Amino acid sequence: MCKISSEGPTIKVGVLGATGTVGQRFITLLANHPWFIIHALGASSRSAGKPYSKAANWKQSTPIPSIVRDTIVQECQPEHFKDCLIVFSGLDADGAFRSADLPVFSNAKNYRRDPHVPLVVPLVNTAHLVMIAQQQARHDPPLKKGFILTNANCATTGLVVPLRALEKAFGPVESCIVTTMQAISGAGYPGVPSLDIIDNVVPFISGEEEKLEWETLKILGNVVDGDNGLEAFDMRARQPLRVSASCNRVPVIDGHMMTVTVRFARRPPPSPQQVREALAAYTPDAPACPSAPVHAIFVHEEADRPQPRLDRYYQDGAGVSVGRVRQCPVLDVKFVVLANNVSIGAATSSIINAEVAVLKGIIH
Ligand SMILES: NC(=O)C1=CN([C@@H]2O[C@H](COP(=O)(O)OP(=O)(O)OC[C@H]3O[C@@H](n4cnc5c(N)ncnc54)[C@H](OP(=O)(O)O)[C@@H]3O)[C@@H](O)[C@H]2O)C=CC1
Ligand SMILES: N[C@@H](CC(=O)OP(=O)(O)O)C(=O)O
Repeated sequence: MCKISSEGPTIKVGVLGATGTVGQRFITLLANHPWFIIHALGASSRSAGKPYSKAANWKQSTPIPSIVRDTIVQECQPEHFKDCLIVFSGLDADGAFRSADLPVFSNAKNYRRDPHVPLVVPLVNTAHLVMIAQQQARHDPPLKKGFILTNANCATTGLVVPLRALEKAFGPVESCIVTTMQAISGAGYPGVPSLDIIDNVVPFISGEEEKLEWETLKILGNVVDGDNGLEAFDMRARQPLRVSASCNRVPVIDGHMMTVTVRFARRPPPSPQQVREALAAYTPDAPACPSAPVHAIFVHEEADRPQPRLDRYYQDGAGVSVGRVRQCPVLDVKFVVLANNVSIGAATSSIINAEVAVLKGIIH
């Protein structure tokens, strides 16, 4: 088991896709992390061999941290990361790192559907880390340290936090209709062309609606002892929850907003005031970690909040904002959610997941 030192950060970590939108957020967060120290950075062959400050088209509002300015960016190959205890990934192809027996905390979509790979939103389902031992044992050859743990799509992340809070308080949610207004940064850099997004809304994001609809079931589901051992998530048990998503790209830089309407299995359903209280009181079932928000959900009382420009840095982007909780004349209750797509929707989630894995003794 790796040790947390009170003397300062000692756990060496690497970042794949370090020059990209998510990679830059990782670097900003890791530069001052109490446990993790950046040891290796990887990007494409375009960037490899250059100092980070020359390779990255830095788009953060704080300067490039001095700890990485002169770090030479590597090709994304496991041998350059062999001394890292943790690899954070903003890269689609990160399976080779698991095969090299490295623990990978991935933002990419590729492994999310794998029944042996946990899909974890740290404010919701860190209990799913129990899957990791089985994933290691089933790998050919079996792994001692390596695994892949994915975090969710950034829009799914914002949705499942309030849904989990509602299910914890009131039992199963039966149906959910969600309409997203997603920031441009969700598409990476340079993202959507300016002539497509300025003065406009684009009512399509490839693959996004499907991800919201199935990822939600896996995240809110339970780990079950299936036919082949502890391998599957109990998606069947989630069948009563039906999710319908409509996704839109809007001219906002950071912060995915969405309107959510739910129907509860429980009749009569909770009132909007009970829903407000349950959301504000929600505490994730996770150990206390340095990067976790003190409050997972902030409930706004003002009629015109949350708003991306005002609320996306709630808890340094690690918390979720909810507002306009009200009765729905068709289903039961409707509300607005805002989550920072590059923070809790990406890098912050991976970092909290890694902190939980350290505390649970999974990293060694
Ligand atoms: N942006 C967001 O809000 C979210 C993104 N994600 C996911 O995170 C991942 C990264 O997204 P994002 O940072 O936005 O993307 P960007 O396009 O901004 O960055 C891509 C990064 O990957 C590197 N890269 C590209 N191709 C290769 C390659 N062939 N080999 C090695 N490195 C490569 C790039 O390096 P170089 O600079 O050298 O080209 C760059 O560092 C994606 O899977 C995305 O879906 C998940 C949640 C939210
Ligand atoms: N597709 C999301 C970003 C994201 O999270 O993607 P993925 O599910 O591939 O990680 C967006 O454009 O806003």
